[in-house]
Amino acid sequence: MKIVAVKNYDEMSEYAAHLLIKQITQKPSTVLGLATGSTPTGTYERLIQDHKDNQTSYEQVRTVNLDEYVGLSPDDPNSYRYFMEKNLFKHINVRPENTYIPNGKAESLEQECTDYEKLVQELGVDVQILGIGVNGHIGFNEPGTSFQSKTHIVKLAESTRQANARFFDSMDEVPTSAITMGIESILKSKEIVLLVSGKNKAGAMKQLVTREIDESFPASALHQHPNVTVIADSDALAECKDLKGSLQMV
Ligand SMILES: N[C@@H]1[C@@H](O)[C@H](O)[C@@H](COP(=O)(O)O)O[C@@H]1O
Repeated sequence: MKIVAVKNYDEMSEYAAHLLIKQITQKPSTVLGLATGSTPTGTYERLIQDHKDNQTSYEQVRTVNLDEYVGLSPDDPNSYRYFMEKNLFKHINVRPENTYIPNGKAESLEQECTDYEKLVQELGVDVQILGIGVNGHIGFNEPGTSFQSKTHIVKLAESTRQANARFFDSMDEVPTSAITMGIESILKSKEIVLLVSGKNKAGAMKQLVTREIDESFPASALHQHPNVTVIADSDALAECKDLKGSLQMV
């Protein structure tokens, strides 16, 4: 695991966008694994700006998202499909039929999970962008999720519902479950880029670098992957100061 220490959110976004643009330029048919949440939006803004300024093309790019809330339709402003359209897809020339996100309104959610897993494995993700939850979740894989998990339905931890409540009018509206790619599905991607920013992630960041690999801290599974870059800002690294010598910084 390589840790890139950057100053702040803007630098993190700049660094991540640069990695992605380089990847797409080298391989125009890249399969991008995408994430939602506040963390990657700055990266998406930079991809949009670069698309405008330099015409980086997404014509052949395919995207797969990590997760979606159960029960929200694609046009619900709180769905992750809506989020991706608004924050990225509609601003670049990616083909709508090449953007994949689990369907949280599927008639059979079990079938949706099976189909989505098959799709993700067939496509083969080149680079997966990840954020991290304060409890160490990746995607919506909450603490305790098996490292062998594939795409599945998950009951959201109360802490996760509370953390995400800021996007909803009231806590009652925050869905109680979601479909998420599993830990094993995520680890199959060729390269993983984890973005960590802000003081509220300092605890999670410290656990990531100090804890044993353990299912009670889902992000620790990333230590088992050969090509992970963590881009963390100084607020997120605040509790790692004493560890700096032992971290592999860039
Ligand atoms: N399912 C998403 C995760 O993919 C995301 O990484 C996490 C952190 O979100 P944020 O970036 O807003 O802190 O929140 C949600 O639960």
